[in-house]
Amino acid sequence: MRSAKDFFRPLAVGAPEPLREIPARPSRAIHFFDPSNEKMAAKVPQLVGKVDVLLGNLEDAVKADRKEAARAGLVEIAKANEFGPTQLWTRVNSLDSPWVLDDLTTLVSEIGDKLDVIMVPKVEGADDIHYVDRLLAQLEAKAGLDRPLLVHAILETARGVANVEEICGASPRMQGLSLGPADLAADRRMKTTRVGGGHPGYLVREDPVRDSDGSDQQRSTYQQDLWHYTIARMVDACAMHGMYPYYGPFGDIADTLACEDQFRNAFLLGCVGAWSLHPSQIEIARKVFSPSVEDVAHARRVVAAMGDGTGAVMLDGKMEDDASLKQCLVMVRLAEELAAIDPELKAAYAEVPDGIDA
Ligand SMILES: CC(=O)SCCNC(=O)CCNC(=O)[C@H](O)C(C)(C)COP(=O)(O)OP(=O)(O)OC[C@H]1O[C@@H](n2cnc3c(N)ncnc32)[C@H](O)[C@@H]1OP(=O)(O)O
Ligand SMILES: O=CC(=O)O
Ligand SMILES: [Mg+2]
Repeated sequence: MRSAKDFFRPLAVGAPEPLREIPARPSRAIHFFDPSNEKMAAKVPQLVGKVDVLLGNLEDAVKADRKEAARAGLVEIAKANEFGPTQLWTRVNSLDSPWVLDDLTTLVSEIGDKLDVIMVPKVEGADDIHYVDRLLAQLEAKAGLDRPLLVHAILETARGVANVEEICGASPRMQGLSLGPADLAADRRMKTTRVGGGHPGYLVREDPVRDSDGSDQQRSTYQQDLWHYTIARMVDACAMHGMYPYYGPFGDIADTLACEDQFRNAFLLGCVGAWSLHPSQIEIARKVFSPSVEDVAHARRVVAAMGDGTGAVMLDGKMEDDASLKQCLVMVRLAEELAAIDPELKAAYAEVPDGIDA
């Protein structure tokens, strides 16, 4: 076991110092593209500045005989473009695959200065993160990088979910977690074949109600969220470790309404973003993971009304106090972070009073 004092020492001579805090960079949509797919790759330059994160995917959804082309394609795209406010992430192949070692060595040495976060799939425990942590330190030292790459783990096995807290605490590099509902459903032997989203069979039904003539009334049913438990665990583990939780993929590209609902549930529970698999999902994520102008306006009013931040006040018939002020500050701070990179939101949020200075 490493001593707490060693935790922030580089794991290789010459590697950059680990960060003490993970920067809160907006990442409402993590947009997946296959760098070996010419049509998708051609769209990357147009997406710079329009999406918070571009992710060159090397794992599932890339055919086995295209793995090397995808890796080389990502290197080419990273070298040919400047990404401005958009972050560049990659999802490497799983740690037991024949490709991951070359993924990591090639990407860190060729484009380590352009990459922000490395997403690692199918993480099962702290040992997986320790392996990646040390290897990245060695590669960063060799490449002469001056800032550490961050690591994002996909929660997509039962063992990964069971070990979620130790995964989050395994390295100062840990930036976030995403839910991987497809692999997780398979690993848990859940009986859904959908990539994320709900299922009409997973429901609760209201109690029987009998009419005066003794006949049964139609009983309403309410569909439940298959992913509530896992997302809630993920959110707690991330909050406890200063990291960011994300909903993952929503595979029914045509069902934009249900996608928006799933993303919003995640947002309300504490997630900061979701994956977009198709360009049509970028706008959904951008909308859902940005607080509404009304919510920001309300939050600012509470901040203003709370003065030094202690005590209790009545606002619009509701009690506000030290705790609800903290809830409102979450909203106000997120609005500030988003306004710093999104001119449209900056203008929209500017129209409501800023209670922080009041
Ligand atoms: C469970 C998991 O692991 S999820 C994560 C892994 N999966 C992925 O990354 C999937 C990524 N997305 C895709 O592969 C594709 O979007 C698909 C297969 C879902 C749909 O692709 P298509 O049938 O080509 O969609 P569609 O015809 O609507 O595409 C419209 C245009 O957008 C492009 N496009 C589609 N998806 C993307 C994307 N993710 N990024 C950039 N461009 C895209 C298409 O190439 C097409 O371009 P064109 O107008 O020049 O012909
Ligand atoms: O990788 C994502 C998943 O749902 O599986
Ligand atoms: Mg997966």
